[in-house]
Amino acid sequence: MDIFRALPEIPSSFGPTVVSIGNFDGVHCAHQWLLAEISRRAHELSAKSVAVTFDPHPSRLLRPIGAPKLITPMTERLELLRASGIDATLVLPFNDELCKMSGPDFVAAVLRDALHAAEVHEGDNFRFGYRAQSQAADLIALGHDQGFRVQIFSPRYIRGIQVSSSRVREAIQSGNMTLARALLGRPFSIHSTPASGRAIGRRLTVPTINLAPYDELLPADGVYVTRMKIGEEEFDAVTNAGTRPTFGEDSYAVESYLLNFHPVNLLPETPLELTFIHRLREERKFPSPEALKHQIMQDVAKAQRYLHLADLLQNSTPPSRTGFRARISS
Ligand SMILES: Cc1cc2nc3c(=O)[nH]c(=O)nc-3n(C[C@H](O)[C@H](O)[C@H](O)COP(=O)(O)O)c2cc1C
Ligand SMILES: Nc1ncnc2c1ncn2[C@@H]1O[C@H](COP(=O)(O)OP(=O)(O)OP(=O)(O)O)[C@@H](O)[C@H]1O
Repeated sequence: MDIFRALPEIPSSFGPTVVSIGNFDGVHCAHQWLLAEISRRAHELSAKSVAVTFDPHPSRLLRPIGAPKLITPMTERLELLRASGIDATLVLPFNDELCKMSGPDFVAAVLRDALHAAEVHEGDNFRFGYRAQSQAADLIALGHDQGFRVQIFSPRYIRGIQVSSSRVREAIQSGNMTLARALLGRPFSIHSTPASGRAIGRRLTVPTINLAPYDELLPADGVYVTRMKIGEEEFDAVTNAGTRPTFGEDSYAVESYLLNFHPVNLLPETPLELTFIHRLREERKFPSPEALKHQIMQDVAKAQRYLHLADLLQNSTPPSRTGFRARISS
């Protein structure tokens, strides 16, 4: 997949293109469906499929206080976009200039002149241009004037919930990893590196791998069934995310106890991927390290049962069916 970080980086010989524009945070089920559609149409039209996204997330500029934490920081977002099979992603720097650009100017500069769009596909909640003043109907009209077709999709629902990045964030922030997985189409995971702990666990409870401080979206405090990928190797794990009140001071950490542990070479820069599968319980203050250790052993037994059952189910579940209706303009 080609990655362009500014309009002049797009070769003049690149077009025509089939495009979808959005933040694509999470690259959730509805995003994946849209990306598959632009790939399919690009193939039919002998064109290139292109996602247009923004960095930073527009809310970081528009509402710096209270801007949402990202489900997928840019590196992971690009990796998931690449895995969707599209030909290119255009990452536009979301700066003051872009923020103030009107919908018609955006369409002329990005879709017509830079990408030579033949088709643009969006969900019907799509908004664009200065203060998000332009919407799907405006895109259809602009496409009519400027020579591209617009295809608008009705919203995609899973379990009666309209799939959106905001809804995925809510699920993760409330610890509902099952819902997050349904909306994302994969379990929620984060990428990090190891950090040193206080060595309390090794002495008083269980040894853990602590994650380096992570600034983006994390699940609600609590204990989770997880899987940790260390380099190329994957381990079952139980993970605590929280302030560890049993040991006094409030020090937030995400730390994992590996179930099928064997010694691994862990360097400060070793890549770790932690996948959150299921929330077991909230984090609590225990009267003693022994009481906490006893509880952790129960967490381990539950996690082992959960992972065993999940593996059995995964090997016997038929693939889910999806439905999307399209409104097409030409
Ligand atoms: C599965 C698991 C569950 C945990 N649950 C709690 C908890 O409920 N309350 C708590 O205070 N600490 C909990 N902890 C955190 C331990 O207190 C932690 O491992 C200890 O503080 C060691 O910290 P260190 O890695 O900085 O040495 C849990 C840790 C694990 C691995
Ligand atoms: N449930 C959905 N059904 C159909 N299209 C969708 C759905 N969710 C998003 N899209 C479309 O995917 C493209 C990218 O969406 P974008 O990431 O900007 O929005 P989002 O997922 O709704 O996130 P947010 O919750 O932050 O608004 C847009 O065309 C959008 O309309």
